[in-house]
Amino acid sequence: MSKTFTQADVASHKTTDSLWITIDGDVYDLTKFQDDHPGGKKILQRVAGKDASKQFWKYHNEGILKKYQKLQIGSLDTKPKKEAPAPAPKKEAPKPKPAAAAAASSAPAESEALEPFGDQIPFGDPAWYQGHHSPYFNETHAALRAEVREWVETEVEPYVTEWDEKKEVPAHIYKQMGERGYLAGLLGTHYQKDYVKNPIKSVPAEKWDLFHEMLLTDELSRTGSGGFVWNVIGGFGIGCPPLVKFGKKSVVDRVLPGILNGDKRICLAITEPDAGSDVANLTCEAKLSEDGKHYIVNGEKKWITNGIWCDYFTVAVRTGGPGMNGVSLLLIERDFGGVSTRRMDCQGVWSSGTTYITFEDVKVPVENLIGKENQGFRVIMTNFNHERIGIIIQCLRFSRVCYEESIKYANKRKTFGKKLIEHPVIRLKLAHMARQIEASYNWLENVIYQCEKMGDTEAMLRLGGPIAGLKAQATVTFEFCAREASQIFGGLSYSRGGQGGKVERLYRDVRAYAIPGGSEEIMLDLSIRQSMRVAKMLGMKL
Ligand code: HEM
Repeated sequence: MSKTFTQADVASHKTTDSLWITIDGDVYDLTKFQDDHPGGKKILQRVAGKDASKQFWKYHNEGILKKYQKLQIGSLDTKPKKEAPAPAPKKEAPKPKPAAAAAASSAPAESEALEPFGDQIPFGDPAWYQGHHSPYFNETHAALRAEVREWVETEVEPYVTEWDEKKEVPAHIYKQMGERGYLAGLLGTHYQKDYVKNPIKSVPAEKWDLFHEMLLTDELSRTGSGGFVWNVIGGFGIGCPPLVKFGKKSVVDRVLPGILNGDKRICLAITEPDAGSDVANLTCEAKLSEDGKHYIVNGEKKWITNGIWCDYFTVAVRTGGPGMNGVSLLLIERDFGGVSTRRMDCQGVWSSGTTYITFEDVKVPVENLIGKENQGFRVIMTNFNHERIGIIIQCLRFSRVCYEESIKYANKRKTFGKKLIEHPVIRLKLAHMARQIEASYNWLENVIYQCEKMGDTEAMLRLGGPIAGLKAQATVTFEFCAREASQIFGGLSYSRGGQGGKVERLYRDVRAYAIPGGSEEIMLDLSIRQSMRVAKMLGMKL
């Protein structure tokens, strides 16, 4: 790839038998590719031997060149050598301290603005990426952000469309989530370093906090694919925490290393054909055997993320009478036999593997009980906060992706002699997107901070209401942004793939966020009901 060519070299390859072009000073040999080019070969032949940068950027986004890197054969001799990254814009804020001296994330007095990071498109990333002060983020967060972004931009983002269409993500990507130490930090609790071969590189395990977890999910979501995010953390992020927090030590020690290192997969199976947000009504039954050593499980679960690929299932079962006090959680292992899974075809999140599961006389050892018998509802409720926060983080980043894609496109697409961004009606759309994203994200930061400070039980009680309200806020924001982005992209977001591809896909993913984990309607109602209930307990005066 280090070959250097002159413009005259390139100009001599201007026929269909040898078709070269340059884009941004790099030379591409499109001779073999021209017949496969989705935009047609004639359009390439018209720019053969020439600089086609302007035409190229009109029709494609950044990901394409990474994906088709092998077409690049070298660079022009006139291309400036890669310089060291440009110095950050001058700002008043003092320089950040060295990593070793980084304070815990939550000490306002020590907070200093971090160096700007990313494209610096206003509202395209959270404010702390743009050199704004934050009491929550320090150098350890910045280091993690850089590490994850680099991985996502080179090994994930260019391929997510392909994976979504194929309805699966290559297994090595999940494996890398384990090898890079990411899975061990996504459990809504401290970093599980004792169970992993490779702890995360850029953050010392003892410094790990919920803001690291938040930004890891946030950066993964920049792919603009709910299917991808759910594939790698969907089942895991909700199925594994109950095991880690409430499982028997012998079971945790046996299964957790395989899961956290990315060799085995786990999911959460609560919803049934007849019980969704109405969890207390589930019917999948677990009967204790006569010798008291096993539960025999029979029943169905529906819309279970990752189920088709999973080795372990954290399953809500009925072990007692009707209602919430007869529910328990069991870790069911596929190897026990009697577990069947089939893929469900859904509107969105295609590569996440939404699954229908049947359990037929599955014999589960009693030690696989998670928490106490008939007290599973409490575990499920604790888990809901973590699940909903995950959904909120993803929705808000997806909203930003819609916004970011739109603002980039609006700056290059011209209609009626003007760039789209020059039309006030388009700026109005962008402004309405940005104000909702920023307001919701700031609420999210506050909620994460409260989770960091409160214990699980206090958080379950006092944050259940706000988190429910924020989940509704996030899904409404996401739906709004997907719609507005789609209007800005027009036809390009109606067809799949290409420049409007992310927006088209995200629009299809919206319902996968607004319905599961508590539907928008249930969330809004709960936000008031739960908050009032707790406030009353705490002495509210009405
Ligand atoms: C390295 C060179 C190129 C590669 C790898 C490439 C690849 C692609 C791909 C994958 C698509 C499908 C849509 C998408 O995924 O974005 C596409 C569409 C297209 N390309 Fe290219 N392309 C190249 C160069 C060019 C150039 C130089 C032009 C113009 C002179 C061009 C014009 C188009 C057009 C008009 C479309 C259709 C856009 C649409 O459907 O709206 N391409 N190209």
